[in-house]
Amino acid sequence: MENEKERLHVVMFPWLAMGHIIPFFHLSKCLAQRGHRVTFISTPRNIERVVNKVPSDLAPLLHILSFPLPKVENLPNDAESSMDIPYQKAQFLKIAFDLLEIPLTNFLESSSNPKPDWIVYDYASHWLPQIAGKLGVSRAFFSLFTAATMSFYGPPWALLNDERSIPEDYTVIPKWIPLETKVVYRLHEIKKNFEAPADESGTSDGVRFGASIDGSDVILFRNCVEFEPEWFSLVSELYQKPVISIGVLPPSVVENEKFDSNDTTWLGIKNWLDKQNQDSVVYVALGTEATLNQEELNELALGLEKCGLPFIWVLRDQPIHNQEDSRIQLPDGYEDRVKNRGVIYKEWVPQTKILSHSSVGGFLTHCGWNSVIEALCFGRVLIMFPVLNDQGLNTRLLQEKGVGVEIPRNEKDGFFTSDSVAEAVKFGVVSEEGELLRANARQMSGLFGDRKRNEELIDDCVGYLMENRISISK
Ligand SMILES: O=c1ccn([C@@H]2O[C@H](COP(=O)(O)OP(=O)(O)O[C@H]3O[C@H](CO)[C@@H](O)[C@H](O)[C@H]3O)[C@@H](O)[C@H]2O)c(=O)[nH]1
Repeated sequence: MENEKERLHVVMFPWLAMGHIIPFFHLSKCLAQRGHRVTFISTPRNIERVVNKVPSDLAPLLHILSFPLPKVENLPNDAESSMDIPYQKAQFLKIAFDLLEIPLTNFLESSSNPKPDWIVYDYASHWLPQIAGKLGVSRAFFSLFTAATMSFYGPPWALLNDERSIPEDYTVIPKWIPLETKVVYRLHEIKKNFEAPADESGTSDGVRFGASIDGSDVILFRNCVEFEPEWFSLVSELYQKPVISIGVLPPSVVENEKFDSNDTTWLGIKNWLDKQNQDSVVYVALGTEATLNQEELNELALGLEKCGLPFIWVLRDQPIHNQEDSRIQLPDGYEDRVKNRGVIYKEWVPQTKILSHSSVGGFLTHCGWNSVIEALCFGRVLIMFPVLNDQGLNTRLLQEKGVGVEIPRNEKDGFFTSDSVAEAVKFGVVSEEGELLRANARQMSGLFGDRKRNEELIDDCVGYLMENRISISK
C-alpha cells in the first residue's frame, strides 16, 4: 500500500482459548493480506501453538507480540489457555488474563509507530474498552458466537445487571426475545457453566460480556447472516450500535505436499480415510474445553461401538474431575474391539482437513461454533452433543435449521445411553429418514463455504474500519 494513511494498524487481543485464538489469528491474516498492519497479542505458549506460522509474505505486516502470563494461585504453571485446565478452573485463568491489563495499556500508550487505529478484542477483557477509549483507539468487540447466542445472552444492561442468577433462569426465553424459538439451555448444560464460580475472579461472565459490548464502537460477528437472519436483526436492535457480519472465515484446506509430508498425524489419518467408503465415517470431537466424566465417556464409547460405522475419535486426555492425577479411561478391551473400524487420537489433529475428506459422512460434535462452521463449510451433517458454554444454544439453533440430530439426554442431569448415541449417529449418517438433514447440511456448504461472499464481507468490514477510526474522525 503506497499511501501510509490508507493503511490501518489493528491490534488483536483474543481471550486465552484455542477456539478464540484461532479465529482471531485468521482475521489477522485477512487484514494483513489486504495490506494493513496487525499486532497480534497473546501469551508465549499460545503463540507457539497457533500463530508461529506467519506466512512469509505477510510477516512484514503481521507482528506477533508475546505477553508472559502472570502467575496466579491455583493455576498450574504452564497453563495458558482453557485447554490446559478443567473448565471448573476457568476463573483462575481469567484472574491471570485480567493482569494483562498493565502490559496491554503500556503497549497502547507507547505504540506510536504507527499508533493503533483499532483494537479488536474478546468478551473476557471487560476493562479494555475504557483504556482504549482514553487513548484514542477505536474499539471493535469481536463475537465468536452466533447472533442467536448473543441475543439470548442479552443487551448490555441485562448482562451488566446479571439479570439471571440461577440456572433455571436460562431454561426459558428471556423477555427481550420476541421470536418463537426453542433456543434456550437445558438445565444440565447451564449447570455446567455455574461450576466455575465468578466470585473467584471477581467478575462474572455476564459483566465481562456486558462491558465488552457496551464499551465498543462496533460489534463484529463471525457468523452467516443468511443462516440466522432473524437473530441478526434482533441482535442489532438489542445493541443499538453498529453490528457487522464479517462472514464465517471459512477454513482453507490447501493441499501442500511439502508441509503435509512432515505432518505424520495427518498422513496416518489420511491414509486411513482414503481406504474408507465415501460419506461413511463419523468424525467425533468435542473441542478444547468440554470434558466428560467416566460414565459419560463409557456410554459414548459403547455407542460408537454399537453404531457399526467407521469412526475417528479425538479424545482429550483429561483428568477425572477433582482428581488431577488419575485420567479417565476407555472401557476395558475397547480399543481392540473397535480396531480397524474405529481410530482414536489423543493428540491435536488437523480437524478441518479431516472434515474436508470425502469419506467423512457426519460429525459428532459438542457444537462449539468453530467446529460447526468448519463442518457446514464442508456440508457435513451434525450429530449434536452439547456440553457447556454456548453449545446448547447452538444445538437448538442448528436443530431449528434442520442440519443435525441431537443425542437425546435427560434434561436435568444430562444422562444418556450408548443406545441413544448409536441411534442418533445412524439416523444422521446413514438412515433414509436422515436424508433431509444430510441434504440441508450439504446445501450449507454453498453458504458457509462461499469464499467470494466471505471475502466481500471482510472487504466491507475493512471499509468500515477505515472510515470510522477515531484517529481520522478527530
Ligand atoms: O485436535 C484438535 C482440536 C481442535 N481443533 C480446532 O480447535 C477449534 C475448536 O473450537 P470449537 O469447536 O469452537 O470448540 P472449543 O475449543 O470448545 O470452543 C470454545 O469457543 C467456541 C467459540 O466461542 C465456543 O463456541 C465453544 O463453546 C467454546 O468451548 C476448531 O477450530 C478445531 O478445528 C483442531 O484443529 N484440532
